[in-house]
Amino acid sequence: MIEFQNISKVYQGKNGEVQALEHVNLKIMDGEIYGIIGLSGAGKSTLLSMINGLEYPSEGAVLVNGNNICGMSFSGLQKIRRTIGMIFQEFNLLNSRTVRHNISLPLIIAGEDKAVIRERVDKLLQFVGLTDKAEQFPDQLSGGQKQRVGIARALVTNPSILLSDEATSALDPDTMESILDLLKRINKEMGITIVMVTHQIRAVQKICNKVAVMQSGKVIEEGEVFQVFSNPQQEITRDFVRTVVPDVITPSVCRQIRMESKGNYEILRLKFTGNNALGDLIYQINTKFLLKTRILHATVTELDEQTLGILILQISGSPEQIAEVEEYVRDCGVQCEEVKCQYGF
Ligand SMILES: Nc1ncnc2c1ncn2[C@@H]1O[C@H](COP(=O)(O)OP(=O)(O)OP(=O)(O)O)[C@@H](O)[C@H]1O
Repeated sequence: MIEFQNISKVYQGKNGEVQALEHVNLKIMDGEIYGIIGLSGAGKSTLLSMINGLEYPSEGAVLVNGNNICGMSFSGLQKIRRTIGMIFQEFNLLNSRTVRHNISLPLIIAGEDKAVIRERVDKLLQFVGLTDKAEQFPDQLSGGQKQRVGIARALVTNPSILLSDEATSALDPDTMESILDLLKRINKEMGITIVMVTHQIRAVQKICNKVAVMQSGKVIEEGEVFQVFSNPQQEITRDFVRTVVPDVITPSVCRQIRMESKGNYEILRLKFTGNNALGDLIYQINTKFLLKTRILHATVTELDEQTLGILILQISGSPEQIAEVEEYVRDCGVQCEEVKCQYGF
């Protein structure tokens, strides 16, 4: 387990003190893929770097499997660091060395036997799909291939934790997806805990189980990915989530409603989980209440192996009838809220 206990960090900047982190408390359990998301300058990288002692807090403690990183001797820290791999946005490879040499480096430094290194590197080359590139140089590889080398190098010491600092941020969308798939495999097949700093909500959506949202050095929202995505509490979280799970109606639909709608109506946003809720619920609303419903928006998203559905309905009828529908929907265990057309209403 990784535990941040009341972490604060103040840097001495050129123009005075910079409060990079403020009273951060987080627990990351073994086996999780934990996403830390936030805008630039939120404090994500500073927090991540404390796990392997690249940065130290000004206040608070960082515990890795019960060991306090802050009060540790150099040799103690070296021992812990061997159990933690790290990958970066810029890959940080040695361009003058082959792929094989780059991956071998941590073991060469540790004085490992040559035959052991060869066997381990061959296995990892196969795992990341680069067996045929072993004797090439980083400059001869694509961005995605370079990141695979970085990943293999991070895994070569058999770590139990992998830290990822914006590892997919410099990659095109397809390559990002394939690197995320690889990280998921590493977590599943090797049981490695992954802590992933990113500003890409897609990366969190695709592979994380838990997420912390950071703003101005503070964790402003935290929890299971499914919970946070299905019911975001903070504006910045809503903005992030909306880009991958849209939950608003488009301007053209708004215009259409305004032009066509007569009489009383409400627009309701329904959020549901599970595969069967959608069809049955609309059927029930239509037959039970004899109201006119119109679907304005619908999405179904897979999150951490669970389904989140969002449906925006226009319901025409008297205020009392609509209130009954809302009550019925909530009784069915579906989140329901009234929404306004944001554009011109
Ligand atoms: N070595 C340093 N000296 C002074 N200030 C620093 C230093 N490192 C980081 N900071 C400041 O601390 C704050 C948090 O930086 P950090 O890099 O942790 O944020 P981040 O969320 O990872 O941002 P980004 O996504 O841009 O990397 C920023 O205001 C940054 O300018």
